[in-house]
Amino acid sequence: MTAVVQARGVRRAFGPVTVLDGVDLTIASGEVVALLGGSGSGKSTLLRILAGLDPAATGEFTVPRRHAVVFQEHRLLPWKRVIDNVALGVPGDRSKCTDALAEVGLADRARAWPAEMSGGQAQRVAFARALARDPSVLLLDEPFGALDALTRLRMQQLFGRLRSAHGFAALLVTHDVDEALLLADRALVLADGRIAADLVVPLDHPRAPDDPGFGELRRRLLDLLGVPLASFGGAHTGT
Ligand SMILES: Nc1ncnc2c1ncn2[C@@H]1O[C@H](COP(=O)(O)OP(=O)(O)OP(=O)(O)O)[C@@H](O)[C@H]1O
Repeated sequence: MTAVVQARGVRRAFGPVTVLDGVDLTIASGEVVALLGGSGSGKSTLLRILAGLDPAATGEFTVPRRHAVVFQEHRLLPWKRVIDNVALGVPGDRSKCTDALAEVGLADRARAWPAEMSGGQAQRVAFARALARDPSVLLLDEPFGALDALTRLRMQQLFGRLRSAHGFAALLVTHDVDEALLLADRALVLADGRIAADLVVPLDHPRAPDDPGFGELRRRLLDLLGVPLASFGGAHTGT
């Protein structure tokens, strides 16, 4: 196994509050790893550290230079056309940008302005900007979290296609258990500042929530997150 991302003993405190308390993490080449955990458990903090956006963190970590980050918000520059936003990742390589836009289904919108795009289209542009860098690893912070349910499903399917076409590795921060099980090879749970669980998702691609084994994995992952499925509804006492 060739590791593309490796972290050992990553720590980060904000004032007196320790958010990450010795995180160890390895992502193999081409592997998609989902990162889940309660709100405030430090998922975004860890992703920002790996992306090199938080110089105050301590510990050891290596992430290839050829990485790209996609956030929940598209973060497109409103004064640049779509194609010029994509080109931000690879200045001077126009054909890579055109190819990346075509791959996300937006070849005909190259000259549009970000304000003319829907939320889903803008997020596609953000993915095109990442893809144009030909990344060996994508760092994704809830990239589908702000989208409506149908658009999210389409984007998840797009991600699956891009992944098989490019073979990049990814760290996918998500709150969505099904999303983790649909897209990832492993699901990590961050709790108390550490990786508290590491669940392998041994399902073939393409996946669907009604695949055999999916329900059991969902149950296990929810258990690991401290939200057992049985807590929905509960026994009706009739009183
Ligand atoms: N710049 C900062 N200054 C102070 N505290 C911070 C800062 N960034 C994050 N935190 C704190 O660190 C903790 C972890 O935040 P983080 O955003 O990493 O959690 P998360 O798991 O991504 O949460 P969510 O799922 O709600 O997005 C929170 O308690 C947050 O308030």
